[in-house]
Amino acid sequence: MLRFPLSIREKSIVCIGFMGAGKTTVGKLLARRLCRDFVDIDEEIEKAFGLPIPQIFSIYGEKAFREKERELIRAFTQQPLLVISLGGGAFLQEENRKICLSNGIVLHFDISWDSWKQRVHILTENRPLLKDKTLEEMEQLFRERQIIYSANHSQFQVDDYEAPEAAEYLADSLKLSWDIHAPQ
Ligand SMILES: Nc1ncnc2c1ncn2[C@@H]1O[C@H](COP(=O)(O)OP(=O)(O)OP(=O)(O)O)[C@@H](O)[C@H]1O
Ligand SMILES: O=C(O)C1=C[C@@H](O)[C@@H](O)[C@H](O)C1
Ligand SMILES: [Mg+2]
Repeated sequence: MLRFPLSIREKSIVCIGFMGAGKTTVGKLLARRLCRDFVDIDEEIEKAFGLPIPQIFSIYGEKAFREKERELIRAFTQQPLLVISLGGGAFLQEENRKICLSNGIVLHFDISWDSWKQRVHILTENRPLLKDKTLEEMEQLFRERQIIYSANHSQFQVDDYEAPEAAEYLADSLKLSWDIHAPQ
């Protein structure tokens, strides 16, 4: 439990968005730029089960995966000064949306369908919800999911940035916004 309200400078940054938008890759670089610890919820779920995500889905099922995801998000978002990257489906659960929006600064990594399509070949192997789907089915999932990511404090269009530039841009924008809203 948080014992007192955190200042905007202390709140953990929570990265959300569709699978493959770059939350893990850019989140890690952003944490380094802000001198913060980085937590990837998918990685924490894998550690908790001792298995990679596709096996967690096939052995225990998506429901068990989502329960662990919720439990870990609840635990990590109690902590200040982290950069936390969520999995692409975490915001399907209302509890996750509420807790992240009230405890953290939620950044939506917004990617266009055209840019996302270029990445599909590197994504299908480790993401059970993409496996065996046609491109049309993936596009349907992509479009259906957009509504859940609209629960954010700020969104960032990732299409035109390589990962290091994206992290630099986000770190600069956050620092500017802290200077405006919470001058030291
Ligand atoms: N800005 C970028 N430009 C080009 N490629 C990128 C960029 N960001 C990430 N990638 C590549 O896209 C792939 C997916 O990135 P990443 O794993 O960070 O996505 P994610 O949003 O964390 O996905 P998930 O929701 O499944 O966890 C990786 O191979 C990564 O190298
Ligand atoms: O979008 C999703 O539902 C998922 C995204 C990944 O990050 C993993 O959390 C898992 O593969 C499910
Ligand atoms: Mg990730």
